[in-house]
Amino acid sequence: MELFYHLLSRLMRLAAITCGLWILIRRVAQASSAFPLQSLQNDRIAIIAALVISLIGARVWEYIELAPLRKLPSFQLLDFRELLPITDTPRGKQVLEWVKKSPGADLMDIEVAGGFHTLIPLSPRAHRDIHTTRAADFEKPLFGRNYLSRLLGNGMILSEGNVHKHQRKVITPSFRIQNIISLQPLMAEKTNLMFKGIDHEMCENERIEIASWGSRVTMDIIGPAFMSKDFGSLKSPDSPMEHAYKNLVEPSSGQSLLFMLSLIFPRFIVRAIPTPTNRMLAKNIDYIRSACRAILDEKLASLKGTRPGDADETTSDILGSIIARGDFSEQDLVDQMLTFLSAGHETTASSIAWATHLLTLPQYTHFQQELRDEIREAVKIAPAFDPAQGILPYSTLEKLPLLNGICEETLRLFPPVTNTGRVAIRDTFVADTPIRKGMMLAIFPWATNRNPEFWGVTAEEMVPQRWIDEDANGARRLNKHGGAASNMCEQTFLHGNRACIGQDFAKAELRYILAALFERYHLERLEGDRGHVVPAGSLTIKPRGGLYVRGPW
Ligand code: HEM
Repeated sequence: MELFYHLLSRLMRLAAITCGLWILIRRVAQASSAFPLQSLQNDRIAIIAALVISLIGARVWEYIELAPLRKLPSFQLLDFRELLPITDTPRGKQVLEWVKKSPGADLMDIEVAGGFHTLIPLSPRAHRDIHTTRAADFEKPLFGRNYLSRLLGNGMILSEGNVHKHQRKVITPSFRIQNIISLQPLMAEKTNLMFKGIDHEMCENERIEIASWGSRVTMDIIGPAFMSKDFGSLKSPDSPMEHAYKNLVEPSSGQSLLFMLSLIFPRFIVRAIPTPTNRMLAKNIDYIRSACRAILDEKLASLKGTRPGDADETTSDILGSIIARGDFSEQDLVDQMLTFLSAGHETTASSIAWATHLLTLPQYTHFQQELRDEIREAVKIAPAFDPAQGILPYSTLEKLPLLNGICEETLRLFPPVTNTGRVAIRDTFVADTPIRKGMMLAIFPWATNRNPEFWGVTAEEMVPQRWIDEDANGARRLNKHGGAASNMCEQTFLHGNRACIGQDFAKAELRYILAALFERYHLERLEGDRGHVVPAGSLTIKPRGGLYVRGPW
């Protein structure tokens, strides 16, 4: 919609000024008999003259308005799809090339079709302004929210202002580390169930498709964790919920087209267009919504009598805590359920696939054995713990250097959310550059996370060691910066009050599943697979066509 309003307002401004000038020119021409003013008494010539003057005026105005941006490195974006969230190439790949040509810059100016300018933050200073210092001056663009609300629900990811503040306050306690630790037995149970399925598939087909296993295991973890509902995805790849999400996240030209139309038309028009994609989206979203509604009804019935404040004592899942702690309407709760189901499973599933991709590339396979050794060594000396809690306790897993180094590198190199956007809601500044109200900003974790200025010559390589410090006695300890100068050099989860609320959950889940997976299996690419993958997806990226791997087990 922003693009539409931008073009419409330019057009209307041009028309209004042209009309005004035309009237003025006619008056002046009528009052004068001198050449060349006399010829302007002809209406057609007067209109052309008015149009030419207003076009020149508009150009001059734009020149003045965009003056602060002229000092920025500037590029023309010819392929508009680079800004869309539905991807068949990693969003940010082109931007990364431009980033490499703009060392030291805070911001980059991208001119898209029709003179529409979008700024891309590059430096930690610019990111800090957008995410923390001046975060209140930015919102998510309306067209993106309109489109995504269909897939993600009108939940926390898309809310703004005080509504968002309230939701964040109510939901944050559910993501405390203590609560995440208590989910480890669930992660262990579901990972073991996944192994049964993997063993079976391997026996039958001599290969497995790891991206879909990642999707199924994370779905069966977020379901019980968020709403005490086991969707049974691991038992059946055709479980209705798994099936519905599989359809939704499949990238297609139909989805890209609808997204582009939502730049221009209001959402009720876009949703009413009778395309096969619209019908597919409606059918699957209706299914997910009605399933969530039924779960909510059950939940509300079981919580009758719970007093606000009793949440953690009386409820066993995040939804119950939110109901007891907040004052959400039932409609809001269904939207939050949709948001957490989408955000809470496809993202981590994507990371499981990308970690496997990296660890099965010939140059990195040695990390598999080193990881296995690290885990087996830790099992020998781990403090006594209940094996039902999982392969190792949370407190041990979170400190294992190589395991965490691999997770961090996977999240850095393949951020599941490759791009997102913001729009300035008032005149403001980013890294001292004046930003006019309405200016669009595009954030590309893919490009920031691979910027050689921050990560050195090995920026695009997997180097788990950058997250590990070694002291004089050879003791290895994790660091939190990966050798970069600022935490803003990585944008996988963003930062500040709009950072991913589930990042500790996601990291714990990824850590657990990878530790268990690579302790148990040695995975290899199929014969003839040279490791070339195309990152693709709707909202998050996964290897297009899946990632097939095989034993030896
Ligand atoms: C590897 C896994 C994950 C990645 C890379 C990731 C990434 C992100 C990113 C980049 C955002 C900000 C989007 C924006 O503002 O444009 C975000 C927001 C969010 N994520 Fe995640 N996410 C992951 C896992 C999860 C999980 C497991 C959950 C829930 C269990 C979750 C729930 C959310 C929510 C609710 C928000 C909105 C936060 C807000 O606006 O206040 N995410 N995530």
